[in-house]
Amino acid sequence: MYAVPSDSFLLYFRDTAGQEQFHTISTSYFRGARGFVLVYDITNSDSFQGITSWMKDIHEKADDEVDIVLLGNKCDKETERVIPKHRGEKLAWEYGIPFFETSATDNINIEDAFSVLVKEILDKNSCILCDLDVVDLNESKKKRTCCQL
Ligand SMILES: Nc1nc2c(ncn2[C@@H]2O[C@H](COP(=O)(O)OP(=O)(O)OP(=O)(O)O)[C@@H](O)[C@H]2O)c(=O)[nH]1
Repeated sequence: MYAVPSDSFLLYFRDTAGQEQFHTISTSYFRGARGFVLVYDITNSDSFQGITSWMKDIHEKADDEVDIVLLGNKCDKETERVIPKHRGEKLAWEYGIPFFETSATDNINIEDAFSVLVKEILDKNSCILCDLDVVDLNESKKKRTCCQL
């Protein structure tokens, strides 16, 4: 059993894990998600082109008002870069979403990118925990309300 501390919350991240190659991503994958991390590879122009299609999918299939962040990953591979940083910035600007160049390998901007996304989600969903039943091990079961956040 895992008891969630009363001042914390759980985040679930799901990776498409290559399913997109087989067109097996269902609408249910999008529904209920509060945010999306769209990642392209700065050394792979196909992955950059794919972002437009992902954005379309999100707008068609996800709930309204989801938060999205765009990442240009593998920025450690500067010599193999084919997508200039300004193209990522421009695309993100057009969509009105935050943009970071990241390196998962070198741990560049990963924490900042996820922090920005989570903050936006929490700012938008200030009542995100309203209906959660929280078990306080020191007290009897009680229901939290917005003003207790
Ligand atoms: N140099 C470098 N390599 C990376 C970086 N991120 C991922 N890789 C490498 O890129 C390859 C693919 O990484 P994955 O995380 O499997 O990429 P993915 O797009 O999630 O793949 P699927 O889950 O199969 O869709 C692996 O060999 C990683 O080690 C990065 O920031 N820099």
